[in-house]
Amino acid sequence: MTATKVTPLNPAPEPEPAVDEAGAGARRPVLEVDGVNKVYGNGTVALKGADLTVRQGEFVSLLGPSGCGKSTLLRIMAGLGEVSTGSVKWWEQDYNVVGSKGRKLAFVFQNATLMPWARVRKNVRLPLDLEHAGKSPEVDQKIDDALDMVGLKGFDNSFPRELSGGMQMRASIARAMITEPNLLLMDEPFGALDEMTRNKLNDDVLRLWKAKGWTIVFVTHSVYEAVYLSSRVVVMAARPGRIVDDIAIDEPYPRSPDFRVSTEFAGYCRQVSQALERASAMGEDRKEDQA
Ligand SMILES: Nc1ncnc2c1ncn2[C@@H]1O[C@H](COP(=O)(O)OP(=O)(O)OP(=O)(O)O)[C@@H](O)[C@H]1O
Repeated sequence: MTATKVTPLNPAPEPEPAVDEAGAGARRPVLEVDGVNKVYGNGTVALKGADLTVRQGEFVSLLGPSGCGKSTLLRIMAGLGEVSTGSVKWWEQDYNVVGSKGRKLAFVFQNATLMPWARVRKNVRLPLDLEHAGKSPEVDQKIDDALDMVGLKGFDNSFPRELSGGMQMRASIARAMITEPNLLLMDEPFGALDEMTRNKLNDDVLRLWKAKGWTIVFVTHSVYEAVYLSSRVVVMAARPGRIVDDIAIDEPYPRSPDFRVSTEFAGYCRQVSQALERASAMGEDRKEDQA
């Protein structure tokens, strides 16, 4: 039997020029959050004066006490929530540029949010169905590639209930990948997983981040996870939600399990933990002020 050669639809995304034309060596901004305030309808001030620039190829973690506005900020970055005042730019433009070539974003939620009645393959192809991509060898190849990349080759006919929590999360990441995003927004994706699975998925995400040239903003409660993954850790405080620290994790990639047991890792974890303690204390001060 002659094998049919299929051209994959998902080669590495066409690279944007990564460096500013000014030539200063600075990477291009992918997200620019400028003076953003968010007040919910019930009067909760979820964000006050949030300023954050995320540049192409960065891996930025948002870390902070519960209720400090991490998810609110991430959802605004995804265009899923309105700002009350302030502005957000995507690739230096308004939101309407999102979705065009080289400017796609995908969101990975805390739960895998798979359709329980549909097999893995159908779950992964959902974004393509929503785009009315139809059935073709190219689409099939694209799904195969995504499943292969997340280590789920051979599980395409399983139902979500037949997969472990980590495998469900992998399917969720494959579903995000299928849209060929450049920017990936992840809201505490591994929070519900055991430590070993979480560590493994951390390595998988780092591998994909490099291979695909993604920019990632990642919400987590774990200092260790933030330090292991990130090129920058942004620390937030609550009441009102604001950014209070921005710590560069100046360690080379690829990072291996050896990094987790290194002196450098311990030093960064101490620095980030102290920043988190300061941030938590700021929220407590405000709570007492309000009492
Ligand atoms: N839809 C909403 N309506 C009203 N208040 C909200 C809404 N969503 C979030 N909040 C409030 O806004 C604040 C920030 O919430 P957010 O979920 O962004 O924080 P978080 O840092 O992600 O919290 P956690 O770490 O617990 O997930 C909290 O006080 C929360 O109760």
